[in-house]
Amino acid sequence: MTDKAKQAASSKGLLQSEDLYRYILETSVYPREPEPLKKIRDVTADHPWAMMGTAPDAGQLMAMLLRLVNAKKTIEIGVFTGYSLLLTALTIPEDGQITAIDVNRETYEIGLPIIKKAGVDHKINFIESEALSVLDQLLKYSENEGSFDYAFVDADKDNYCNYHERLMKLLKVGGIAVYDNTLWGGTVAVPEEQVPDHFRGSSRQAILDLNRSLADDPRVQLSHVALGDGITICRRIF
Ligand SMILES: C[S@@+](CC[C@H](N)C(=O)[O-])C[C@H]1O[C@@H](n2cnc3c(N)ncnc32)[C@H](O)[C@@H]1O
Ligand SMILES: O=c1cc(-c2ccc(O)c(O)c2)oc2c(O)c(O)ccc12
Repeated sequence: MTDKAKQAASSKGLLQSEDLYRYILETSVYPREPEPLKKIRDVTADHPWAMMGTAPDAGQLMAMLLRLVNAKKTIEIGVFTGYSLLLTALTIPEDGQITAIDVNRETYEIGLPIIKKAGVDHKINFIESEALSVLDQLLKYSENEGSFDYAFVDADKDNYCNYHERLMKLLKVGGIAVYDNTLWGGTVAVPEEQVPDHFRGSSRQAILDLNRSLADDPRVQLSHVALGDGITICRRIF
């Protein structure tokens, strides 16, 4: 995605109205955003991939979901500089634990000083690895099955369906998985030939495949929300 396209996309959100998106952020999101999260957003803003950071309005809903399920044991796939990881760590209880997975430790270390200063780094087990092998490793121990309260998936889109199959075993019944980017800049609703170049490719197809697969999955209750770049909330029902 080119920087110009990202900038244009991020300034309006899926609402495609800068004024409405700014109203939500300035009225309800920024005034309540914890200072450490503001700091992570600031240090991330200058990063070339800043667009990948979790949108603060989506983050606000995710924090609500964490509280609603009383999440204590969670998974994060795709950390980047740590915005969603920090919001999770600030939300779960003192003895809560997050298994946070990313192939890139370097970007995590951009946010880590802020996470440490917020006093929540003890809740985080950061694993520098491809996520799929970590999930398979977790499943080798029966005590991990059905033991996680919440998972946030925001990494390589091509693996989302593979992550879902593992998370359906790792999450407790009643546990929640949240998938990011499930509207892929709105292009999931655009005929392939009209999709702008920077949205084309395997990630978009993987999101289309995931959306179809989740819609057909009887194991989950589903809510597909037009927030940020689209997030899909799945609650395991059996
Ligand atoms: C969109 S960013 C995550 C944004 C993050 N949730 C936040 O709030 O800022 C995606 C991240 O997934 C990581 N990633 C990509 N492929 C991965 C894989 N196969 N396993 C683990 N992490 C991966 C990338 O290194 C990148 O940091
Ligand atoms: O342009 C993007 C690209 C990606 C992305 C693609 C392949 C990967 O392997 C990966 O880890 C991330 O993720 C995004 C994202 O998550 C956003 O929220 C906004 C934009 C993007």
